[in-house]
Amino acid sequence: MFGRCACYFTDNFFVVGLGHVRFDGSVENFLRSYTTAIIQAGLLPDNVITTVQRELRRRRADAKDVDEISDYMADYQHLHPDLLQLRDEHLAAEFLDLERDPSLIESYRICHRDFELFHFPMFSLDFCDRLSAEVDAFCASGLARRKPNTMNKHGVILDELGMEPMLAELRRRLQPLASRVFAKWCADGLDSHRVFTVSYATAADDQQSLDVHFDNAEVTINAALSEDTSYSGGEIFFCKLIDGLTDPQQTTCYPPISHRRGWAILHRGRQLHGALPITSGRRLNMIVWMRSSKVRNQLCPMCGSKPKIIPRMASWKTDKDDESRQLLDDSEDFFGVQYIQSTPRSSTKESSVEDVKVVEAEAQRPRRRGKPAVDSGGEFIDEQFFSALKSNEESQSCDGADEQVGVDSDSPETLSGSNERERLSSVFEEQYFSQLSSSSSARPMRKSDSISTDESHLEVIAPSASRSSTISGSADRLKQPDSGYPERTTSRHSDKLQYDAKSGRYFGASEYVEPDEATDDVEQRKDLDDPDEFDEFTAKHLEKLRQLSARPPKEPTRRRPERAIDLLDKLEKEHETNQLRELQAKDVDGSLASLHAITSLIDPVWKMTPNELTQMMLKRVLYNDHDLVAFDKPYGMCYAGAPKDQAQLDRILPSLQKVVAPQSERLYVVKPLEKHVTGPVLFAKNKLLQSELLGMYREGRVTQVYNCITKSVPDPREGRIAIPLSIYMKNGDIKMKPSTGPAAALQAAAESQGSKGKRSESRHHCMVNTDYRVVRDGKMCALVECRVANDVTHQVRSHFGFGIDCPILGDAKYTHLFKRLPQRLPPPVLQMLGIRGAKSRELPMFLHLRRVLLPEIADGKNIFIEAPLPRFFRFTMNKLRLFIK
Ligand SMILES: O=C(O)CCC(=O)C(=O)O
Ligand SMILES: [Fe+2]
Repeated sequence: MFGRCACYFTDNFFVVGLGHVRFDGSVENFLRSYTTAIIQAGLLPDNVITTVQRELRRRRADAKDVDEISDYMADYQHLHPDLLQLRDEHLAAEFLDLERDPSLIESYRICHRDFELFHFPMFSLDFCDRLSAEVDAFCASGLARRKPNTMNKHGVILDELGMEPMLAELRRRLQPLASRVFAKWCADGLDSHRVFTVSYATAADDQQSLDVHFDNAEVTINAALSEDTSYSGGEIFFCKLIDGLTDPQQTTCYPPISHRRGWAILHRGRQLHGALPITSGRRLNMIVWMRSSKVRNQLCPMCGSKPKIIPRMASWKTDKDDESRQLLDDSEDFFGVQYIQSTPRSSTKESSVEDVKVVEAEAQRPRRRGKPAVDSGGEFIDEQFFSALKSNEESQSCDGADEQVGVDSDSPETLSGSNERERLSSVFEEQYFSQLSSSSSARPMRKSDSISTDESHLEVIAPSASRSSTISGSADRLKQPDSGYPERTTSRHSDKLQYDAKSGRYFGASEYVEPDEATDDVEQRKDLDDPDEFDEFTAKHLEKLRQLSARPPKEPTRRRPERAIDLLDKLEKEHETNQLRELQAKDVDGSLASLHAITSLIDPVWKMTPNELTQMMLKRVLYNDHDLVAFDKPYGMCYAGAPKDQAQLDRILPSLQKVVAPQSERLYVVKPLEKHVTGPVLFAKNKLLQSELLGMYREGRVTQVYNCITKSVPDPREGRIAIPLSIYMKNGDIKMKPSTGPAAALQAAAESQGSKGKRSESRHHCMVNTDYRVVRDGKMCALVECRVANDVTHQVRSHFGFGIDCPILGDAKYTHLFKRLPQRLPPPVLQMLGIRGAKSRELPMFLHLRRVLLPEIADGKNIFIEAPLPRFFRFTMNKLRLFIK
């Protein structure tokens, strides 16, 4: 029987771009804690509050949804009813061998000490097909379903498909394997689960990737259901563990792992991980979170405290004081929650009479009490244990929120969450790792460590390290667990929105407002169960905040501020006018005009309507034959994942396909390019060709030749950069850094700061080569030709910038290893370009995919595709005297 920690209603609300935040029910407190972070993330406070409140309502309404779902399920006709029971033919033959001899799991270990990962065959291919089809049929039925967690947009909770008994059996069969490799985390039994699917695809509405997070599970199984060749991208990657096992300075990520159909990856729930963006097709995986009540009864993994257990479906009655939240004693209010004696059905350890826990009776309605509950252990319900439970808190079990927790943003909650995690770590440390930490070189996380991020990767820093005062302030405030109230300070921030049209984001002015200007009459927080009342309450407080942040209060009778979208339009127009004025008034040295001469040669794709973009792309077809289409991608156009108002090729693909491939069902992407790289993007007109071509890319059989302008002349002028690269990621933003050589040494030195010079021992690499030669050099810069076979993300950029210290012109990201500072150009270069130093940050990046050679595909012939250098590129080459005559 499983309860839920009270933090489910206050903690770990996931907001895209911001990370996980805490919401104690008070909008006022929330805004005080997070306004700065929200604005820094380029979001609008109103929208964030709406998201968080929607999620809170979802969590509160959980029971009702379950009720509806259980009703609907009665109508659902299973496509493959045989899936409702686990049979040997559902499992891979190798898995059956593993069951016979769990020690064989060692042969599937793909780990280093810091990455305890196992990748092994688990399901039969037929099972993968059938389950995928069942999930699709269920989604297509339009029946109600719940989201598996806040980070997962399109998944299905498989218990809701009536698969609970099958999944409980699966969990039991996985237990010996999991116990063998993660004994401490499941030795006392993995007694509950959460099993769901994750689905990624490339359309705007689809989920395309998954941020770095840890799971609400002791042990996770991630099994691939889709055909490997039916999609590209979407690899899973792993970063450090976030408890006492690893050296907290260990920031390296394991190189991304491609999933294999029917194969599963077994990992610790607390091993940070995420999924890279998918670039074509659709990927469906089954995620099995397995939990041990013994482990989590010590500490709730989601809030890092001793769990305050409440029944899963309990209604809340709250009053002003957060602490006085009470469970209702009226059994009717324990909606769907009952108390049981575990598992009379089976003779496993779970059936022990002492194991009295709160039941997770998700599909149980009050009027159906007495029937067997659909709970995670296949147990029966028996209400008489209710009172036993209340008096026996120790025997309750907490399964926390059904959430993942990410540490991928600098949001205050991430920091405050990390404070909680420090506590969590130290308790884990004490309880489980005392021998380990003394016997191994791994240093358990210290109390002074907190998890944060720099611009490219996760790292652990001391809280005293210089961070934005507002953020750490918020974190401190959140450390007060009881009131959730910030201390009243003598001055406080008022964040005024300003809009930076270049980055397309809002930022805050962070002005201090004297206390008497601030709201002193703020109402004490209330917990409001009624959503309408809640909204009214929110609106009132938002209005107050708006009044506060009006600068200066010149118009006391000022009307309610415009909607965000109107404000955005207005600010954009103002910005354009200002820009023009600036250009005319301030262009004393002709710098702006020179820069404009370059940037005006770039097609303004970000301003174009989808129709205009389609027309433009139709003029840029480089190749259309043999079921292959190549377009010349312009600068600034993303393939996928662009904000709604920016150019994204993927969105106009259906209209392009109607013209270039009317006979085909759709275009299948083969080779996309990054937003700031120009050149051929390739599509196949059928799946077969797509998988053939993707196979050729994987095997390094496609030759690709890039042209770039480098900031200085590479030394030597010709050679092979064979430096392995490691991936670092934050908020879905990737940075590749060398794993060997001087840049890697610098990285290691930075990582070891604060850890008494100890450096990370583990290094995992992507082995990639870039062959290059200087085609032409001018006074300082060079035009370089590079040849790559594998083309790992950012390979050329990282190899030039960090590998041989010769960054690509305009590539600030790969100029400085740790920070994103503007590129400094030497005076002769600035002179040739006719710009001042400060303007160099506005230069575009000069990297162009010039040629692609696909060997022996069209009736055994080679296909050669060439894209001319873009106009802005040629113009700049000319200015830098790099033109090839
Ligand atoms: O998509 C994947 O491979 C990872 C999914 C995952 O980590 C999760 O849903 O918890
Ligand atoms: Fe996960």
